Amino acid sequence: MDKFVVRGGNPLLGTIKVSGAKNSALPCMAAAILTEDEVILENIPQVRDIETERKLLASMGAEVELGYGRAQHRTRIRCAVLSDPVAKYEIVKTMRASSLVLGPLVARTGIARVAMPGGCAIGGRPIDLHIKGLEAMGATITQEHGYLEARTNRLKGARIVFDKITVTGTEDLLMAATLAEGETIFENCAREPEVTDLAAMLVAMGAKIEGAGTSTIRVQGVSKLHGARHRINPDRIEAGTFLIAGAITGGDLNVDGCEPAHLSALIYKLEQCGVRIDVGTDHIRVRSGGDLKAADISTEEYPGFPTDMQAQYMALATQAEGTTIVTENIFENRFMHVQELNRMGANITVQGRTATVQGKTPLQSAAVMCSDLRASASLVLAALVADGETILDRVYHMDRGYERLEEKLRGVGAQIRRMGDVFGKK
Ligand SMILES: CC(=O)N[C@H]1[C@@H](OP(=O)(O)OP(=O)(O)OC[C@H]2O[C@@H](n3ccc(=O)[nH]c3=O)[C@H](O)[C@@H]2O)O[C@H](CO)[C@@H](O)[C@@H]1O
Ligand SMILES: C=C(OP(=O)(O)O)C(=O)O
Repeated sequence: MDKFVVRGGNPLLGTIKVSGAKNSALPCMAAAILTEDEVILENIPQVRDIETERKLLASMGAEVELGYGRAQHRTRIRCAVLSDPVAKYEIVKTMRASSLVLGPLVARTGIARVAMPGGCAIGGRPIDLHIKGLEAMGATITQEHGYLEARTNRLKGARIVFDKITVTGTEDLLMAATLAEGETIFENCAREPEVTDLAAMLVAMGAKIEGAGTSTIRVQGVSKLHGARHRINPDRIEAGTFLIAGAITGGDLNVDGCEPAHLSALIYKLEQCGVRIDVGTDHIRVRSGGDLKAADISTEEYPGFPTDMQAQYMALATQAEGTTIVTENIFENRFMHVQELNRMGANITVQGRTATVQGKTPLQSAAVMCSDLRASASLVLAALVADGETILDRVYHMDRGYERLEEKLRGVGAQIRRMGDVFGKK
C-alpha cells in the first residue's frame, strides 16, 4: 500500500496547474449512457475514481478509452449497446458516485440494477432522494439482495421538489429527465458548478434544459440524445487545496488553470485570515508571509463554503492565531482528520457538528493514517509545515481524487515522495 513521506518547512513557490474536476467528470461520463453515439470528454483528470467509472461503464458493455488519441486527459465513450445494465457491488463499493448511473440507465434501457452504496467514513450517504425522484417519474423501484432495481417503459415528466439539496441526486435525476416524456421541473436543486457542467454537456447532446446553476431546473424531455464533445471544468477543490498549501507554508503560489468564480467562499475566508489573494481570469496568486488570523467557517451548499474544503481549511486553522470554529453542516461524520491532526500537535476538540481549533500550535511529524479523500489532503497540508518527516499511510484515498499530487507539489518546492506501489504497479 502506498505511503507519502513529507518533510515540512519549505514555502511553496511558483506555478501549480489545476486538473479537470473529478466531480464533474464522473457525472459527465455517466451521461454518455444516454446515447448510442460517441462522446468525447476533454480535461478528464487521471485519478482512480475515473478508472473505477471506466470499469463500471465497461462492465455494462460500453467502450471506454481513457487517454484517447494519445491525449492523456481525453476520454472516448460509446454506449452503443448496454448488454448488462448492472452496477455491480464489487465496483460500487469503491466509489459512491456509482449511483450516478441509476438515472441514465433506466432512462435509456428501461431497466437498471445498481448495488446500494455502502457506509462511508464521512457519513451515511443515503440515496433515497434519487429513488423518490425516479418513482415520481414513473419508475418502479424494488430492493433485493443489496441491489436496487428500477424499471419503466418510459419515464414521464414530473414536478420534483428535493427535500434536501443533493448534488449527485440533482445530477442523476437531471440525466433521467432528459429522455422522459414531457416536462420535468426540479425545485431546491443543487447549484454546484458540477451540476452546471453536466447540464452544459447534456445540452450539447441535444437535451433541453433551462435553469442549471439555479434552484429551479426545467427539462423538456426528448426521445433521443446524440453524441457530443465536452470539456470538463477545472477542479475547484484541487485549486482550493493548492491555495491553502500556498497560504499555510507562507509561500507565493500561482494556482493556474482554475475558475476563480467557483472559489469565492474560500477566497473570502482566506482574506479574513490575512492571506493575500490576487485573482486573475483563470489563475489565483496566493501569498502569505505574516501571521495568520483565525476565521470561523460553516459548510454550506454552493455558493457557501464547500464541505470538500473543510478538512484542508482545518489544517490552516491550526496555524492561525486565535480560536477557529468549524461547523460541518453537510455530512455528520466528516471530522476523521481531527484525531490525526491532534497527533501532529494540533489542539482541536469536537462536539457534534462543531470543531474548535485553538491556534497557533506548532506541528510535529508523525505516522498518520488517511481516512478519506479530503482528510488525506488535510494531513498533507499539515505535514508541509510540520517539524520533521511525516509518513502518511493509505494514500489510496488521495489517489481517488488528486492527480499526481506529490509531483505537482514537488514542482513548487515541497519535499514529498511516494513509497510503494503506484496504482498496483511498481
Ligand atoms: C461525486 C460527487 O459529486 N461528490 C460530492 C457530492 O456528494 P453527494 O452528491 O453524495 O452529496 P449530496 O449533495 O447528495 O449530500 C448532501 C446531503 O444530503 C444527504 N442526502 C443525499 C442524497 C439523498 O438521497 N438523501 C440524503 O439525505 C446526504 O446524506 C448529505 O447529508 O456532493 C457533496 C456535497 O457537496 C460533496 O461532498 C461530494 O464530494
Ligand atoms: C466526498 C468526495 O467524493 P465522493 O462523493 O466521491 O465520496 C469528495 O470529492 O470530497
